[in-house]
Amino acid sequence: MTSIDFEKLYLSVKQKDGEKQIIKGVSGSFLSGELTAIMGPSGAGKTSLLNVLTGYQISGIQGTIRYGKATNNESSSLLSKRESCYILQDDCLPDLFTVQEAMMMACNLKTIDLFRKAKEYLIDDILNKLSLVKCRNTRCQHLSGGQKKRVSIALELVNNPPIMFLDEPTTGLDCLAGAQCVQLLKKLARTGKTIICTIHQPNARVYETFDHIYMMSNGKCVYQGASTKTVDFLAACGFQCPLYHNPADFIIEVVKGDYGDHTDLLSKIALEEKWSRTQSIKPCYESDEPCNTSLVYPLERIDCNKMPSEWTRFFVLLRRYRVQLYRDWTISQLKILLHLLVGLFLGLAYQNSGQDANKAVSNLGFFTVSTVYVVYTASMPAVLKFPSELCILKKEHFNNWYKVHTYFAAVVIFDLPLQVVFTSVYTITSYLLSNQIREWSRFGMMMLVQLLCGFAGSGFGLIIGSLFNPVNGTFVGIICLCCFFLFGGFFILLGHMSKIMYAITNLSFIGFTVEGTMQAIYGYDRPPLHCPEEVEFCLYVSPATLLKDIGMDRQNYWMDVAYLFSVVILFRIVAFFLLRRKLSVT
Ligand SMILES: Nc1ncnc2c1ncn2[C@@H]1O[C@H](COP(=O)(O)OP(=O)(O)OP(=O)(O)O)[C@@H](O)[C@H]1O
Repeated sequence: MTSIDFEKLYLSVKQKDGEKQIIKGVSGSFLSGELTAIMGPSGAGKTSLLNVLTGYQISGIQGTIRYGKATNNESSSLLSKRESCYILQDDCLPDLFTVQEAMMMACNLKTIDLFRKAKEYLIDDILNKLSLVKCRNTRCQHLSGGQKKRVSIALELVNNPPIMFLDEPTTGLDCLAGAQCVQLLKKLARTGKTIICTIHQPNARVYETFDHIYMMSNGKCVYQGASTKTVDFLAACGFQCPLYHNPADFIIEVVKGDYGDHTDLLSKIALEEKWSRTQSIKPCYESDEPCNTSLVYPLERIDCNKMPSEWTRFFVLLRRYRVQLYRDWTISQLKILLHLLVGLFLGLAYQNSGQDANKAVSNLGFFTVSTVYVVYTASMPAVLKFPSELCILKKEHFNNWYKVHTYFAAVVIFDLPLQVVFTSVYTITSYLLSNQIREWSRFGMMMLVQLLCGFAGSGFGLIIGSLFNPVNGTFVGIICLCCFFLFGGFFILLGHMSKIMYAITNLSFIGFTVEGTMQAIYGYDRPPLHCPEEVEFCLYVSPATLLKDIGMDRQNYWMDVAYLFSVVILFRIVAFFLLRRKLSVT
């Protein structure tokens, strides 16, 4: 059984005007089998203490934390991370999945050595215990607030963590749902777990449900002991709780300073032994209390230290994306339809420009617009990818569902076939309608650079998405893409630039894409273009002349491909490290 002890714990953060102390030397112990509430007025330091105990905050801390027998050295932090879970205030659930599916996914990501049937038993058991059986086939997006909170708890229960931290689990719930949630946590605590949650002013019934209260004020502990002893404690400090007054409200009023600032007096008296607990509560299976063994039985077999391999998790995440793809028609069917329509529209706009010598410059415009389109449609969804998943990602990553590289690999691998499909639908349609040259080798070469450009675009989007929120990301992303477009070789011909500006174009992967495309279509000794009879003179009958005039006459198609390939890899490496930095604890 794992309890938590902490001694002389300090937390300071750096500010412009020096250091600010948020937690000021608090000590305490939270025992297994007990439900503990960290309480206090707003700004007292409840969330900060929880962040320190969970390992969500690691900088600026002094003092000792012991999980079970270990201290907060490296091994204990591993112990606490694997053996604990942190349920944040926001319920970040996979909206498109039913409760049953979300539970099965959590099982697949967090438990090992269980056959499918055993996982189903386990899920039944947890859903039963948390009164979620009726909504097991409801999608998470349609659950009520109280159900969402219980599903958040259920998802973390599958690997049986001995320590559970919850940040304000009753916020947003009505009185009844809040009381049920706390009752449920108490039942879970009685199975031998250490459950600690922060809570705002609970009503008298809910307050009494807690075994242990850890009251904070201004970063200090002003009471730690049984909820039932609060009134006596306050009386010993000289504050008589009025009859029929909620003790939780009264103690908050006192520590908030409604009767003067008595923080130091309270924290001194709170140190007296008689207010702290005298004996720990035994788990239900060791005591005479009724115990719902149905939950204890399968869960106790699960060893939270045994995790599936990252490979297994990678495939589970891929499956999750595949299901999301089927269910969200806006990321699959709608996009394919739009790519087809835009391909039709642009193909018709540039009709016959592929073979017509008189329309050769328009054809350069067509390939530039196509490149812009491919980059834009690949990068913008990626800009929103991490921000839209950040809530779930943070929760799952912190609770050790998977490592960042596993998640990132799943995102990248899943994106590849999608990019191929989207780019192909647009490119093939517009290529045929604009009557480009019918040669498989040229078509293949053009497709290759366009695909690499799409991959580079989505990598660029991932970088922007891991640096900025959606609003700023969209703004910054578009500005950067505009700069890339400017140096694409169409808006200003490469030969018309100064040497310095020409050197800068080497930073634009769009420039390399347009160059590679033009090489594929007009290079490699393409025969002369057809000049229509009604036109008096065609300047660009010779494809070589066209390439020379636009400054793309070097036969360096494979150099362009190599460059684009390097950009694809580089952008993804940069995006990975930025995402890892974003998810690292502070
Ligand atoms: N990174 C930070 N930089 C500066 N001050 C901070 C930082 N984090 C927390 N604080 C301050 O520390 C104090 C405690 O914050 P904390 O969020 O722990 O309070 P709380 O008790 O959880 O409040 P609430 O109930 O309103 O959520 C607050 O005054 C807050 O402004």
